[in-house]
Amino acid sequence: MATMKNIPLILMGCGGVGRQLLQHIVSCRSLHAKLGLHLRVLGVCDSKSLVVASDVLSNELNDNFLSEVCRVKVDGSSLLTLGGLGECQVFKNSELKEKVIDVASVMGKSTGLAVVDCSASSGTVGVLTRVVDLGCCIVLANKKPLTSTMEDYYKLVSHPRRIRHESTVGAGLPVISSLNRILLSGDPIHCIIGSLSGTLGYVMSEVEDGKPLSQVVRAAKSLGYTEPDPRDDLSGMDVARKALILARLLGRRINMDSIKIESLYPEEMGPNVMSVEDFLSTGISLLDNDIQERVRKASLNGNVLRYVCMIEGSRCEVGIQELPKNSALGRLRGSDNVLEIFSRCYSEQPLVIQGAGAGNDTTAAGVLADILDIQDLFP
Ligand SMILES: NC(=O)C1=CN([C@@H]2O[C@H](COP(=O)(O)OP(=O)(O)OC[C@H]3O[C@@H](n4cnc5c(N)ncnc54)[C@H](OP(=O)(O)O)[C@@H]3O)[C@@H](O)[C@H]2O)C=CC1
Ligand SMILES: N[C@@H](CC=O)C(=O)O
Repeated sequence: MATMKNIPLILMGCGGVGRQLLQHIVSCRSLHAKLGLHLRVLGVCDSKSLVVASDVLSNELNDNFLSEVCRVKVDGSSLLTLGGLGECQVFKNSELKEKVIDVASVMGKSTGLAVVDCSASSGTVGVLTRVVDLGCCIVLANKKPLTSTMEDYYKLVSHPRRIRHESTVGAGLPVISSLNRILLSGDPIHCIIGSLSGTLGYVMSEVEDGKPLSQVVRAAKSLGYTEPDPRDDLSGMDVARKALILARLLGRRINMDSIKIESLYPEEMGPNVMSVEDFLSTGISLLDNDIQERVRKASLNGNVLRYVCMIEGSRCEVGIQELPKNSALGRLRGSDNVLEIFSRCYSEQPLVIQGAGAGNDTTAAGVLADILDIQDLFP
Protein backbone atom coordinates (compact mmCIF):
# COMPACT_ATOMS: atom_id res chain seq x y z
CA MET A 1 0.00 0.00 0.00
CA ALA A 2 1.29 3.49 -0.88
CA THR A 3 2.34 5.59 2.14
CA MET A 4 0.30 8.58 3.13
CA LYS A 5 1.88 12.05 3.02
CA ASN A 6 1.18 13.89 6.28
CA ILE A 7 0.89 17.67 6.54
CA PRO A 8 1.10 18.61 10.23
CA LEU A 9 -0.47 21.94 11.09
CA ILE A 10 -1.31 24.34 13.89
CA LEU A 11 -4.29 26.65 13.49
CA MET A 12 -4.12 30.13 15.04
CA GLY A 13 -7.58 31.67 15.28
CA CYS A 14 -10.75 29.72 15.66
CA GLY A 15 -13.44 32.21 14.69
CA GLY A 16 -15.68 32.09 11.62
CA VAL A 17 -12.88 31.29 9.14
CA GLY A 18 -10.83 29.03 11.44
CA ARG A 19 -13.81 26.87 12.38
CA GLN A 20 -14.89 26.61 8.76
CA LEU A 21 -11.36 25.49 7.86
CA LEU A 22 -11.52 22.72 10.46
CA GLN A 23 -14.87 21.62 9.03
CA HIS A 24 -13.46 21.63 5.47
CA ILE A 25 -10.45 19.57 6.62
CA VAL A 26 -12.70 16.96 8.21
CA SER A 27 -15.18 16.82 5.33
CA CYS A 28 -12.37 16.47 2.75
CA ARG A 29 -10.74 13.49 4.54
CA SER A 30 -11.69 10.90 1.92
CA LEU A 31 -10.87 13.21 -1.01
CA HIS A 32 -7.44 13.89 0.48
CA ALA A 33 -6.91 10.19 1.26
CA LYS A 34 -7.47 9.40 -2.43
CA LEU A 35 -4.70 11.90 -3.17
CA GLY A 36 -2.47 10.16 -0.61
CA LEU A 37 -2.67 13.10 1.81
CA HIS A 38 -3.57 13.49 5.46
CA LEU A 39 -3.84 16.86 7.20
CA ARG A 40 -2.70 16.24 10.76
CA VAL A 41 -4.02 18.98 13.07
CA LEU A 42 -1.57 19.18 15.98
CA GLY A 43 -2.95 22.25 17.71
CA VAL A 44 -5.57 24.98 17.69
CA CYS A 45 -5.43 28.33 19.49
CA ASP A 46 -7.58 31.38 20.03
CA SER A 47 -6.60 34.70 21.63
CA LYS A 48 -6.18 33.23 25.09
CA SER A 49 -5.35 29.54 24.90
CA LEU A 50 -3.81 26.72 22.89
CA VAL A 51 -4.77 23.04 22.78
CA VAL A 52 -2.06 20.82 21.37
CA ALA A 53 -1.68 17.06 20.91
CA SER A 54 0.26 15.54 23.82
CA ASP A 55 2.96 14.09 21.55
CA VAL A 56 3.21 16.15 18.38
CA LEU A 57 5.53 13.67 16.67
CA SER A 58 3.04 10.82 16.81
CA ASN A 59 -0.38 12.16 17.88
CA GLU A 60 -2.90 14.60 16.47
CA LEU A 61 -6.21 16.15 17.50
CA ASN A 62 -8.72 13.70 16.05
CA ASP A 63 -11.86 14.70 14.14
CA ASN A 64 -14.16 14.28 17.16
CA PHE A 65 -11.89 16.56 19.12
CA LEU A 66 -11.94 19.14 16.29
CA SER A 67 -15.75 19.07 16.30
CA GLU A 68 -15.64 19.74 20.05
CA VAL A 69 -13.25 22.65 19.44
CA CYS A 70 -15.80 24.16 17.01
CA ARG A 71 -18.70 23.54 19.38
CA VAL A 72 -16.90 25.14 22.33
CA LYS A 73 -15.97 28.23 20.28
CA VAL A 74 -19.49 28.65 18.83
CA ASP A 75 -20.81 28.53 22.40
CA GLY A 76 -18.38 31.31 23.32
CA SER A 77 -16.53 29.11 25.84
CA SER A 78 -12.79 28.81 26.30
CA LEU A 79 -10.57 26.16 24.73
CA LEU A 80 -9.33 25.57 28.29
CA THR A 81 -12.51 23.54 28.91
CA LEU A 82 -11.12 20.91 26.51
CA GLY A 83 -8.22 20.10 28.84
CA GLY A 84 -9.79 16.91 30.16
CA LEU A 85 -10.69 15.57 26.72
CA GLY A 86 -8.38 13.17 24.88
CA GLU A 87 -4.61 13.21 24.74
CA CYS A 88 -3.95 16.91 24.65
CA GLN A 89 -2.27 19.66 26.61
CA VAL A 90 -3.70 23.11 27.20
CA PHE A 91 -1.66 26.31 27.47
CA LYS A 92 -2.76 29.74 28.59
CA ASN A 93 -2.01 33.29 27.43
CA SER A 94 1.63 33.80 28.33
CA GLU A 95 2.75 30.29 27.30
CA LEU A 96 0.82 30.19 24.04
CA LYS A 97 3.31 31.78 21.64
CA GLU A 98 6.34 30.00 23.10
CA LYS A 99 4.55 26.64 22.83
CA VAL A 100 3.73 27.21 19.13
CA ILE A 101 7.41 28.05 18.57
CA ASP A 102 8.44 24.92 20.53
CA VAL A 103 6.27 22.74 18.32
CA ALA A 104 7.69 24.46 15.20
CA SER A 105 11.18 23.80 16.49
CA VAL A 106 10.47 20.08 17.01
CA MET A 107 8.57 19.64 13.75
CA GLY A 108 11.00 21.80 11.75
CA LYS A 109 13.69 19.20 12.52
CA SER A 110 11.48 16.28 11.48
CA THR A 111 8.63 16.44 8.97
CA GLY A 112 7.98 20.19 8.91
CA LEU A 113 4.89 22.11 10.01
CA ALA A 114 2.39 24.58 8.57
CA VAL A 115 1.24 27.32 10.94
CA VAL A 116 -2.07 28.64 9.66
CA ASP A 117 -3.05 32.16 10.76
CA CYS A 118 -6.84 32.64 10.70
CA SER A 119 -6.76 35.25 13.44
CA ALA A 120 -7.44 38.93 12.87
CA SER A 121 -4.56 39.98 15.09
CA SER A 122 -1.35 41.89 14.45
CA GLY A 123 0.10 40.00 17.43
CA THR A 124 0.89 36.85 15.45
CA VAL A 125 3.71 38.35 13.38
CA GLY A 126 6.45 37.50 15.91
CA VAL A 127 5.44 33.83 16.03
CA LEU A 128 5.16 33.65 12.25
CA THR A 129 8.62 35.08 11.61
CA ARG A 130 10.13 32.62 14.14
CA VAL A 131 8.24 29.74 12.50
CA VAL A 132 9.71 30.67 9.12
CA ASP A 133 13.21 30.85 10.68
CA LEU A 134 12.69 27.33 12.03
CA GLY A 135 12.19 26.01 8.50
CA CYS A 136 8.40 25.67 8.73
CA CYS A 137 5.63 27.00 6.47
CA ILE A 138 3.04 29.70 7.08
CA VAL A 139 -0.41 30.07 5.53
CA LEU A 140 -2.34 33.27 6.19
CA ALA A 141 -5.88 34.57 5.88
CA ASN A 142 -4.85 37.31 8.31
CA LYS A 143 -3.64 40.43 6.49
CA LYS A 144 -2.11 42.20 9.46
CA PRO A 145 1.28 40.42 9.59
CA LEU A 146 1.92 41.20 5.91
CA THR A 147 1.02 44.86 6.43
CA SER A 148 3.37 45.34 9.37
CA THR A 149 6.81 46.94 8.84
CA MET A 150 8.84 46.25 5.68
CA GLU A 151 11.31 44.42 7.93
CA ASP A 152 8.63 41.98 9.13
CA TYR A 153 7.27 41.65 5.61
CA TYR A 154 10.66 40.65 4.21
CA LYS A 155 11.14 38.11 7.00
CA LEU A 156 7.75 36.53 6.28
CA VAL A 157 8.34 36.26 2.52
CA SER A 158 12.05 35.39 2.81
CA HIS A 159 11.33 31.81 1.67
CA PRO A 160 8.63 32.26 -0.99
CA ARG A 161 7.99 28.51 -1.24
CA ARG A 162 7.09 28.40 2.45
CA ILE A 163 4.43 31.10 2.54
CA ARG A 164 0.93 31.13 1.06
CA HIS A 165 -1.59 33.92 1.64
CA GLU A 166 -4.11 33.68 -1.18
CA SER A 167 -7.07 34.43 1.13
CA THR A 168 -5.64 37.75 2.27
CA VAL A 169 -6.93 39.38 -0.94
CA GLY A 170 -10.23 38.40 -2.55
CA ALA A 171 -10.89 35.54 -0.06
CA GLY A 172 -10.82 32.31 -2.15
CA LEU A 173 -10.24 34.06 -5.51
CA PRO A 174 -6.91 33.28 -7.23
CA VAL A 175 -5.54 36.83 -6.99
CA ILE A 176 -2.09 36.34 -5.43
CA SER A 177 -1.28 33.23 -7.49
CA SER A 178 -2.34 34.96 -10.73
CA LEU A 179 -0.21 38.02 -9.95
CA ASN A 180 2.75 35.79 -9.07
CA ARG A 181 2.42 33.93 -12.38
CA ILE A 182 2.37 37.19 -14.33
CA LEU A 183 5.34 38.61 -12.41
CA LEU A 184 7.39 35.41 -12.72
CA SER A 185 6.95 35.46 -16.49
CA GLY A 186 8.60 38.90 -16.59
CA ASP A 187 5.39 40.64 -17.63
CA PRO A 188 5.44 44.02 -15.85
CA ILE A 189 2.19 44.97 -14.12
CA HIS A 190 1.38 48.65 -14.72
CA CYS A 191 -1.89 49.03 -12.94
CA ILE A 192 -4.38 47.22 -10.72
CA ILE A 193 -7.92 48.49 -10.26
CA GLY A 194 -10.40 46.60 -8.15
CA SER A 195 -13.29 46.42 -5.82
CA LEU A 196 -11.77 44.33 -3.05
CA SER A 197 -14.16 44.51 -0.14
CA GLY A 198 -16.94 41.96 0.08
CA THR A 199 -18.50 44.05 2.84
CA LEU A 200 -18.38 47.37 0.99
CA GLY A 201 -19.53 45.75 -2.27
CA TYR A 202 -22.51 44.24 -0.45
CA VAL A 203 -23.18 47.52 1.38
CA MET A 204 -23.16 49.61 -1.81
CA SER A 205 -25.44 47.32 -3.80
CA GLU A 206 -27.92 46.88 -0.92
CA VAL A 207 -28.05 50.64 -0.24
CA GLU A 208 -28.70 51.11 -3.99
CA ASP A 209 -31.72 48.84 -3.48
CA GLY A 210 -33.04 51.25 -0.84
CA LYS A 211 -31.93 49.57 2.40
CA PRO A 212 -30.43 51.67 5.23
CA LEU A 213 -26.66 51.42 5.71
CA SER A 214 -27.03 50.46 9.38
CA GLN A 215 -29.25 47.45 8.58
CA VAL A 216 -27.00 46.32 5.74
CA VAL A 217 -23.79 46.48 7.80
CA ARG A 218 -25.41 44.39 10.56
CA ALA A 219 -26.46 41.86 7.91
CA ALA A 220 -22.93 41.80 6.42
CA LYS A 221 -21.56 41.01 9.88
CA SER A 222 -23.95 38.12 10.42
CA LEU A 223 -23.14 36.76 6.93
CA GLY A 224 -19.44 36.58 7.93
CA TYR A 225 -18.31 39.25 5.44
CA THR A 226 -17.04 41.89 7.86
CA GLU A 227 -13.93 42.02 9.99
CA PRO A 228 -14.54 41.34 13.70
CA ASP A 229 -15.04 45.14 14.05
CA PRO A 230 -16.93 46.25 10.87
CA ARG A 231 -15.32 49.68 11.23
CA ASP A 232 -12.18 48.01 9.88
CA ASP A 233 -14.15 47.63 6.63
CA LEU A 234 -16.00 50.97 6.75
CA SER A 235 -12.82 52.94 7.47
CA GLY A 236 -11.24 51.54 4.30
CA MET A 237 -8.44 50.00 6.41
CA ASP A 238 -9.25 46.44 5.35
CA VAL A 239 -9.08 47.42 1.66
CA ALA A 240 -5.94 49.46 2.34
CA ARG A 241 -4.31 46.34 3.84
CA LYS A 242 -5.17 44.42 0.69
CA ALA A 243 -3.80 47.28 -1.42
CA LEU A 244 -0.57 47.25 0.60
CA ILE A 245 -0.20 43.48 0.19
CA LEU A 246 -0.67 43.82 -3.58
CA ALA A 247 1.65 46.83 -3.87
CA ARG A 248 4.39 45.02 -1.93
CA LEU A 249 3.90 41.95 -4.12
CA LEU A 250 4.53 44.22 -7.11
CA GLY A 251 7.81 45.22 -5.45
CA ARG A 252 6.79 48.60 -4.01
CA ARG A 253 8.61 49.26 -0.72
CA ILE A 254 5.77 51.15 0.90
CA ASN A 255 4.01 51.29 4.26
CA MET A 256 0.41 52.02 5.19
CA ASP A 257 1.11 55.75 5.49
CA SER A 258 1.76 55.89 1.72
CA ILE A 259 -1.83 54.88 1.00
CA LYS A 260 -4.58 57.45 0.59
CA ILE A 261 -7.62 56.06 2.43
CA GLU A 262 -11.22 57.34 2.50
CA SER A 263 -13.30 56.45 5.56
CA LEU A 264 -17.08 56.11 5.55
CA TYR A 265 -17.48 57.18 9.17
CA PRO A 266 -16.18 60.19 11.16
CA GLU A 267 -13.42 60.01 13.80
CA GLU A 268 -16.00 60.59 16.57
CA MET A 269 -17.29 57.07 15.89
CA GLY A 270 -13.85 55.42 15.96
CA PRO A 271 -12.81 52.44 18.13
CA ASN A 272 -11.14 54.76 20.67
CA VAL A 273 -14.40 56.63 21.19
CA MET A 274 -17.15 53.99 21.13
CA SER A 275 -17.42 50.22 21.45
CA VAL A 276 -18.28 48.10 18.44
CA GLU A 277 -21.65 47.30 20.06
CA ASP A 278 -22.50 51.01 20.49
CA PHE A 279 -21.39 51.75 16.95
CA LEU A 280 -23.62 49.01 15.52
CA SER A 281 -26.63 49.72 17.71
CA THR A 282 -26.70 53.53 17.54
CA GLY A 283 -23.68 55.23 15.90
CA ILE A 284 -24.02 53.83 12.43
CA SER A 285 -27.70 54.83 12.06
CA LEU A 286 -26.51 58.45 12.03
CA LEU A 287 -24.76 57.73 8.73
CA ASP A 288 -27.81 56.26 6.96
CA ASN A 289 -29.06 59.49 5.34
CA ASP A 290 -25.68 60.72 4.15
CA ILE A 291 -24.79 57.55 2.25
CA GLN A 292 -28.34 57.22 0.88
CA GLU A 293 -28.05 60.78 -0.47
CA ARG A 294 -24.67 60.09 -2.11
CA VAL A 295 -26.08 56.95 -3.75
CA ARG A 296 -29.17 58.88 -4.95
CA LYS A 297 -27.04 61.68 -6.49
CA ALA A 298 -24.86 59.16 -8.31
CA SER A 299 -27.95 57.41 -9.61
CA LEU A 300 -29.27 60.69 -11.10
CA ASN A 301 -26.13 60.65 -13.30
CA GLY A 302 -26.75 57.01 -14.26
CA ASN A 303 -23.91 55.99 -11.95
CA VAL A 304 -23.28 53.89 -8.86
CA LEU A 305 -20.84 54.22 -5.95
CA ARG A 306 -18.08 51.65 -5.55
CA TYR A 307 -15.22 51.47 -3.05
CA VAL A 308 -12.23 51.25 -5.37
CA CYS A 309 -8.61 50.20 -4.89
CA MET A 310 -6.17 51.70 -7.39
CA ILE A 311 -2.46 50.91 -7.66
CA GLU A 312 -0.57 52.59 -10.50
CA GLY A 313 3.08 53.63 -10.47
CA SER A 314 3.76 55.17 -7.07
CA ARG A 315 0.05 55.91 -6.59
CA CYS A 316 -1.84 53.66 -4.17
CA GLU A 317 -5.27 54.77 -2.99
CA VAL A 318 -8.58 53.39 -1.79
CA GLY A 319 -11.89 55.26 -1.67
CA ILE A 320 -15.37 55.78 -3.07
CA GLN A 321 -15.74 56.50 -6.78
CA GLU A 322 -18.83 57.25 -8.84
CA LEU A 323 -18.78 54.83 -11.79
CA PRO A 324 -21.07 54.01 -14.74
CA LYS A 325 -23.60 51.31 -13.87
CA ASN A 326 -22.46 49.18 -16.79
CA SER A 327 -18.70 49.30 -16.04
CA ALA A 328 -16.96 46.16 -14.70
CA LEU A 329 -16.98 47.56 -11.17
CA GLY A 330 -20.42 49.14 -11.52
CA ARG A 331 -22.01 45.81 -12.45
CA LEU A 332 -20.81 44.13 -9.26
CA ARG A 333 -23.49 42.87 -6.89
CA GLY A 334 -23.38 41.59 -3.33
CA SER A 335 -20.09 40.48 -1.83
CA ASP A 336 -18.41 39.88 -5.21
CA ASN A 337 -14.94 41.33 -5.77
CA VAL A 338 -13.41 42.20 -9.11
CA LEU A 339 -9.78 42.88 -9.94
CA GLU A 340 -8.53 44.24 -13.27
CA ILE A 341 -4.83 43.73 -13.96
CA PHE A 342 -3.09 45.73 -16.70
CA SER A 343 0.35 44.56 -17.82
CA ARG A 344 2.35 44.32 -21.05
CA CYS A 345 0.46 41.16 -22.05
CA TYR A 346 -2.87 42.52 -20.77
CA SER A 347 -2.59 46.09 -22.01
CA GLU A 348 -5.72 46.78 -24.08
CA GLN A 349 -8.02 44.41 -22.20
CA PRO A 350 -7.14 43.69 -18.57
CA LEU A 351 -6.97 40.27 -17.01
CA VAL A 352 -10.12 40.17 -14.90
CA ILE A 353 -10.65 38.08 -11.77
CA GLN A 354 -14.16 38.14 -10.33
CA GLY A 355 -16.28 36.23 -7.83
CA ALA A 356 -17.26 35.95 -4.18
CA GLY A 357 -14.77 38.04 -2.22
CA ALA A 358 -15.82 37.35 1.36
CA GLY A 359 -17.49 34.76 3.55
CA ASN A 360 -16.20 32.01 5.82
CA ASP A 361 -16.77 29.17 3.34
CA THR A 362 -14.88 30.62 0.37
CA THR A 363 -12.12 32.09 2.58
CA ALA A 364 -11.52 28.81 4.41
CA ALA A 365 -11.56 26.95 1.07
CA GLY A 366 -8.83 29.33 -0.12
CA VAL A 367 -6.78 28.60 2.99
CA LEU A 368 -7.22 24.85 2.54
CA ALA A 369 -6.11 25.07 -1.10
CA ASP A 370 -3.02 27.01 0.08
CA ILE A 371 -2.17 24.22 2.55
CA LEU A 372 -2.44 21.63 -0.21
CA ASP A 373 -0.33 23.82 -2.47
CA ILE A 374 2.70 23.36 -0.17
CA GLN A 375 2.33 19.56 0.08
CA ASP A 376 5.57 18.99 -1.86
CA LEU A 377 7.52 20.43 1.07
CA PHE A 378 6.42 17.53 3.30
CA PRO A 379 7.93 14.04 3.17
N1 LIG B 1 -14.49 36.51 6.70
C1 LIG B 1 -14.00 36.74 5.50
O1 LIG B 1 -14.71 36.84 4.52
C2 LIG B 1 -12.52 36.86 5.32
C3 LIG B 1 -11.68 36.93 6.41
N2 LIG B 1 -10.33 37.04 6.23
C4 LIG B 1 -9.49 37.14 7.38
O2 LIG B 1 -9.61 35.96 8.17
C5 LIG B 1 -9.26 36.26 9.52
C6 LIG B 1 -10.29 35.65 10.46
O3 LIG B 1 -11.53 36.24 10.26
P1 LIG B 1 -12.78 35.76 11.13
O4 LIG B 1 -12.72 34.30 11.30
O5 LIG B 1 -13.96 36.38 10.52
O6 LIG B 1 -12.47 36.47 12.54
P2 LIG B 1 -13.09 36.09 13.97
O7 LIG B 1 -13.08 37.33 14.78
O8 LIG B 1 -14.35 35.34 13.80
O9 LIG B 1 -12.00 35.08 14.58
C7 LIG B 1 -10.73 35.49 14.93
C8 LIG B 1 -10.11 34.40 15.78
O10 LIG B 1 -8.75 34.73 16.03
C9 LIG B 1 -8.49 34.53 17.43
N3 LIG B 1 -7.36 35.36 17.83
C10 LIG B 1 -7.32 36.68 18.13
N4 LIG B 1 -6.07 37.04 18.46
C11 LIG B 1 -5.31 35.93 18.36
C12 LIG B 1 -3.95 35.65 18.57
N5 LIG B 1 -3.09 36.62 18.95
N6 LIG B 1 -3.49 34.40 18.37
C13 LIG B 1 -4.33 33.43 17.98
N7 LIG B 1 -5.65 33.62 17.76
C14 LIG B 1 -6.13 34.86 17.95
C15 LIG B 1 -9.79 34.90 18.10
O11 LIG B 1 -9.80 34.37 19.41
P3 LIG B 1 -11.04 34.52 20.42
O12 LIG B 1 -12.02 33.49 19.94
O13 LIG B 1 -10.45 34.20 21.72
O14 LIG B 1 -11.55 35.92 20.27
C16 LIG B 1 -10.77 34.22 17.16
O15 LIG B 1 -10.86 32.85 17.46
C17 LIG B 1 -9.18 37.80 9.61
O16 LIG B 1 -7.84 38.18 9.60
C18 LIG B 1 -9.87 38.26 8.33
O17 LIG B 1 -9.38 39.49 7.85
C19 LIG B 1 -9.76 37.06 4.98
C20 LIG B 1 -10.54 36.97 3.87
C21 LIG B 1 -12.00 36.92 3.94
N1 LIG C 1 -13.95 41.95 5.63
C1 LIG C 1 -13.38 41.54 4.40
C2 LIG C 1 -13.23 40.05 4.39
C3 LIG C 1 -12.23 39.62 3.42
O1 LIG C 1 -11.09 40.01 3.42
C4 LIG C 1 -14.25 41.97 3.25
O2 LIG C 1 -15.37 42.43 3.49
O3 LIG C 1 -13.81 41.88 2.09
